[in-house]
Amino acid sequence: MTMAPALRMSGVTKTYGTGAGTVHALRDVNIELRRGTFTAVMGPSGSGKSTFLNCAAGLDVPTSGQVWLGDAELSGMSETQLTVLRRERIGFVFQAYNLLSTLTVAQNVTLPLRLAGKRVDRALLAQVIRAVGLDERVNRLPSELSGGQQQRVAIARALVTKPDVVFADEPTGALDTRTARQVLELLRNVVSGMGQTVLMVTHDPVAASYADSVIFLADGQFAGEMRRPTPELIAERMTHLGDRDAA
Ligand SMILES: Nc1ncnc2c1ncn2[C@@H]1O[C@H](COP(=O)(O)OP(=O)(O)OP(=O)(O)O)[C@@H](O)[C@H]1O
Repeated sequence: MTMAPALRMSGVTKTYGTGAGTVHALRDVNIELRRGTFTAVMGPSGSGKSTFLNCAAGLDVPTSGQVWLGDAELSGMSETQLTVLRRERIGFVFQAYNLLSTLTVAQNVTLPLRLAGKRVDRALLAQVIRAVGLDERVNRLPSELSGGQQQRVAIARALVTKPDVVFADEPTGALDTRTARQVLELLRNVVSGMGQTVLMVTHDPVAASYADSVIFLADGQFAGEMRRPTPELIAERMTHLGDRDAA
């Protein structure tokens, strides 16, 4: 395995529109995610979190700057190359679980491998299913599962290709507090126990406190990092980011 960081962004800028209507969604963002770390991204509404995630995951192309996923540089890749990269080297977990309703748990989880034309490693599948606690539900359909269980299927699906990074966008947004906590503990274990790298965008200071560190964005710019975050410290920091935005 390469020793390159899981993700690196250098001087990433994203601008929408031109002239008076120009929006600077990201301004000169530089970050590095070490492998096996859990990072949360927070910031006020419109601060650039989605744009950051989309540029990092090859879903959107920066106006300038560079993005590396492991040792692969994204700029200059064709749309086809980016599609393959996203399928094989990135895992996605969204607020909406995006499971296929006619496929069983096991079939949903292995879909990325089958789309990539890869053999399903039964031992890895069993490990991933066990990690998310769905051993007894592998043959169920999504409609037979609770919201929390469906999100666990989505997390298993994101892990099955052993991606460089799992990107999670408000993964607990649709869940009640208790179920949300279980999903966050699962993401925490995936990092601590399996060495996976996770980047999670969230509005929730409690969710962000499960991460090793929190990156703050304000007005498209990097606005600091907090290691060993607590919900209280994060909430206080967010209040000040709000102050700054209003100023
Ligand atoms: N396709 C687009 N065209 C024009 N402006 C855009 C586009 N996408 C995003 N923006 C603008 O870029 C800025 C950053 O948006 P972004 O969605 O990344 O913020 P965010 O932090 O994810 O917000 P939220 O928390 O509300 O989801 C905003 O001012 C937004 O209006």
